[in-house]
Amino acid sequence: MAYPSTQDTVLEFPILIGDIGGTNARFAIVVDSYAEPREFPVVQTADFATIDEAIQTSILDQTNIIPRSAVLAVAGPVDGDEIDLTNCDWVVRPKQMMAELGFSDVVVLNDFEAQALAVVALGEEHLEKIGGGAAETTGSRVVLGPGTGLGVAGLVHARHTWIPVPGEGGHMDLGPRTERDLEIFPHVERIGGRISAEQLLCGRGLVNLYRAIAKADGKDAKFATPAEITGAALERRDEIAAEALDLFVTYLGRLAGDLGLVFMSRGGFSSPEALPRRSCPPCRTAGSGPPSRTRRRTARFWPTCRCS
Ligand SMILES: Nc1ncnc2c1ncn2[C@@H]1O[C@H](COP(=O)(O)OP(=O)(O)OP(=O)(O)O)[C@@H](O)[C@H]1O
Repeated sequence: MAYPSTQDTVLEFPILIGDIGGTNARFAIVVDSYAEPREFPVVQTADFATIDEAIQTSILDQTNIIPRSAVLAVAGPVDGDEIDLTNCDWVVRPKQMMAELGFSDVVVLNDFEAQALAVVALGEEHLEKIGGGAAETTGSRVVLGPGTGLGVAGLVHARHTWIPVPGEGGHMDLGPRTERDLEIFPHVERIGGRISAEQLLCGRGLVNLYRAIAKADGKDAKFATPAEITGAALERRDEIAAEALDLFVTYLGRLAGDLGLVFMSRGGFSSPEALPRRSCPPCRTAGSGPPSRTRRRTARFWPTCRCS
């Protein structure tokens, strides 16, 4: 890929950073490597025909800071010069962005590849130990997160650096385990004859699950949105919603456990000394990065870089 313009060039500040999901796009501008990012209000992807229009209207027209570069974490496989988002109509065209929005560089990476890199930078205050044993400092890790879809990525340590492993783990099959699951699963909507994890573990998935429980019990499903279901469940106003939310977190835990086995994820809770607390700002350190194709997209963000 032709971006950034040359592999070992430092990204120029200010940098526009973006997390582009199927429903929401979140942007911020980082003016230098020490400043807190300046965040902008969340953009609904449905409100703009293109990502370029959203950036122009919601960011560039709202500030006198002129970003010179952009780093965009997008919900979809990153390949080629036209990057389609999985759950919305936007297409990211980095070269066009550079030509029309004035960026000298645009770096695009998968959103969960970015999440995977970010977990190395989490401070102890953000970690909760839920199992026994001690963490292995360079043990593998897995991140997963339900949103519009279900994102999954791994993080492995090799050759003295962290290597993110993006994938489509949200589409793994998820099957019934308990007697209750066996009652509910026949009523879960399938796609192509399958119930993938994403059919249950995302906003739309919570609604699917809620409807399947209602059908299994021969009751009416009165809620239509994920927010209504979680609201009713948390306030224990509705039994079906409460069970849907309970099963949602159970299935999420099951999937996390299975993915932990796939990656042998023993990285877990780490001591603050064991790993850097902050991910690296853009820097020149690329020497210990991962194989070239991945590095081209993410080299500037290796948490193990020694630039600071
Ligand atoms: N209160 C809520 N309870 C449950 N789900 C909710 C709630 N509010 C919003 N959602 C759902 O969360 C999803 C959006 O989440 P998020 O903002 O993380 O997504 P995104 O970043 O656009 O998605 P992705 O990165 O998966 O493409 C939508 O499916 C929405 O319906």
